[in-house]
Amino acid sequence: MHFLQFGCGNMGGAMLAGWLAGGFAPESFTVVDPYLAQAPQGVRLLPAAPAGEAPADVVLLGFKPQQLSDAVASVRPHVGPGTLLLSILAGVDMATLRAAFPDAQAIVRVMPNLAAALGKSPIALVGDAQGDAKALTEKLMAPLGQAEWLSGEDQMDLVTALAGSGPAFVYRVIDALATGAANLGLPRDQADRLALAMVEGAAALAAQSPHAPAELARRVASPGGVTQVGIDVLDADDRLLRLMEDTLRGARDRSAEMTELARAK
Ligand SMILES: NC(=O)C1=CN([C@@H]2O[C@H](COP(=O)(O)OP(=O)(O)OC[C@H]3O[C@@H](n4cnc5c(N)ncnc54)[C@H](OP(=O)(O)O)[C@@H]3O)[C@@H](O)[C@H]2O)C=CC1
Ligand SMILES: O=C(O)[C@@H]1CCC=N1
Repeated sequence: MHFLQFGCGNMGGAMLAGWLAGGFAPESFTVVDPYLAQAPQGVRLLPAAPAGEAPADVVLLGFKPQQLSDAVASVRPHVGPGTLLLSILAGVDMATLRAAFPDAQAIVRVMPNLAAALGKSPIALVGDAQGDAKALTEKLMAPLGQAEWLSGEDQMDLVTALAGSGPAFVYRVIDALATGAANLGLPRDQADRLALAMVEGAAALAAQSPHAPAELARRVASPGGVTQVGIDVLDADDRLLRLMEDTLRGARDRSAEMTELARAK
């Protein structure tokens, strides 16, 4: 397999780390990135697309969505009738990708997050891959986390907000818990450590529990005890739910807006 990856910053780098940790041979990968100073050992790193090479088996678009129009001319020669094109570009839809890369055998939009480096990313997939291309997509996603095909591309904006942006929201929640505890009197470094360890343990427990998170919360809250008073604050006027819905709505709508901008280019 010849895998050509355009863009190896935060997200592309996390995916490459996940593939290498998952046992894919580094020699299979060529990374094109004008910014990256060093690639993982064994991976070929180029500052610009190579000239005169046959189309790759797999091409990953890993640069920023706004960089697509500048990148198309250098990527296109590497996308042929046997190429599976994977795109992690938020807010760039299948129609835009197909118009830019008409020769691709199959195109799949992939929405991961940075936990791909640890094999713990949710990964949403949507595209026109069938048969071998679909199987290859799934094989490539397996070491990065839990992949699922969406029933339609119309879900991608919301899934981008939930699965792609989601870690940022959770990091802000961890930070807010620690800041709140520090404001209430705990030493800041201790508040940071305790908040992070608490979230790590709570997520790990929820991931392996047969019970839904809402039920787990109920089990933590002893009747007449400490936790319920905090939960009541979160629930007053549906405060937490409305905050989360507004957060996801804003991110989703920006993804939809970016889709329109990319179409118009
Ligand atoms: N960050 C995240 O958590 C997630 C990001 N995504 C998607 O991943 C993509 C990358 O995001 P992110 O990793 O944060 O961005 P980064 O800016 O960290 O990485 C993009 C890299 O691509 C390079 N690049 C720019 N143009 C080209 C080109 N023509 N050919 C090859 N490489 C190029 C950039 O170089 P230079 O800096 O010189 O421009 C940079 O090193 C985006 O499309 C985003 O929507 C999806 C899910 C989650
Ligand atoms: O913020 C962004 O646009 C990208 C997409 C999801 C996460 N990061």
